[in-house]
Amino acid sequence: MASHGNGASIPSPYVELDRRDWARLRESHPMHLDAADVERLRGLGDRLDMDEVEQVYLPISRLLSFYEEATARLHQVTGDFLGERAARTPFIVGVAGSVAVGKSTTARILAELISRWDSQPRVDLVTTDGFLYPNRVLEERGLMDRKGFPESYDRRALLRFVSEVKAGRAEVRAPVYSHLIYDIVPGESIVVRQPDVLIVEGLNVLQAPRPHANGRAGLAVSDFFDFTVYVDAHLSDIRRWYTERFLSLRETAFADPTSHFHRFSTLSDDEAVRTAQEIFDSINAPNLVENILPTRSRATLVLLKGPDHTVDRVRLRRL
Ligand SMILES: Nc1ncnc2c1ncn2[C@@H]1O[C@H](COP(=O)(O)OP(=O)(O)O)[C@@H](O)[C@H]1O
Ligand SMILES: CC(C)(COP(=O)(O)O)[C@@H](O)C(=O)NCCC(=O)O
Repeated sequence: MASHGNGASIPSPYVELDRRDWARLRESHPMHLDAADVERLRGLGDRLDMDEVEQVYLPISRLLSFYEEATARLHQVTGDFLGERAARTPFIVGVAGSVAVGKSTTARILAELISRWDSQPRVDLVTTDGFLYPNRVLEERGLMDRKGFPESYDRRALLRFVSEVKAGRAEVRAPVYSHLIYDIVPGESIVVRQPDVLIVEGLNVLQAPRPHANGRAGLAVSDFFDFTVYVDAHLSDIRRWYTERFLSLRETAFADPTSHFHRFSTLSDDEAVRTAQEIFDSINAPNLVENILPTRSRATLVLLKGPDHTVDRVRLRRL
């Protein structure tokens, strides 16, 4: 219950379960992944293991399958009401959270589990970094230190992309971002062809629509989502994970001479930690606090991670 100044309290729309109670909700939902799959899907620095897939992600997969069926029925009802033959529309899942919280692993594991449902849906996964403006535009607008902030994205293009996929357009393209060159890859795109399920992963996917100049609210990508997941953790833990990942990247991705961050590959441990903390504190933490965290209360499901990067509590919206 949330308490108000006048003493009255409003009921929370969420129920919160610890991992043990959540794990029971898997019931008989089958496990189709093996240790090699989990290893392949795990992002750098993440701790995902078979136990976590079974205890945390299989119940989510089961719940998502119920949502998918119910959403398809609801869509059919609207079609019947309109006297139309309802065209198929994909079930869209949004995955939000801070930089370095492990959204990509969550999105990848969900995509893999969904694709193994009995109905064998075709699942596509897109990350919103492809909709960042190219560095040339960010430079012109003085936004190079704001990568990941809402204004660093071409939000219209992202909205058009998601709405066209939802509308069942035969082929929809998304641009591609590369961490290696730290920019949009010129001429490259990914093509989405009428998937049954689309997962959209990114920092700001739960953002509410912005009001137009005339005061009328517009649309946001979140208006097209059927289910949303927010991956949550304490800021101090995320900061540590970001720093640890930066240290690992120094020996891998940054070692590549074509990497935008190549200059960081020769930093000492102390210098690398300081650099990572500076980037985190000046860009990623303010973005988390000002823009991302305020969208958490819009999620259908919140995964709460402990200091060791594993999910230890789950909050599900039931109202
Ligand atoms: N500078 C970088 N070079 C190469 N890969 C990176 C870099 N920064 C992040 N990544 C990778 O990009 C992916 C997305 O990272 P991020 O946006 O921080 O989201 P999250 O950690 O929540 O999945 C991760 O798999 C991460 O390992
Ligand atoms: C590319 C990102 C903005 C994340 O994009 P997303 O796919 O979540 O839209 C982020 O990973 C990033 O690189 N931020 C810039 C600051 C930094 O280098 O950490």
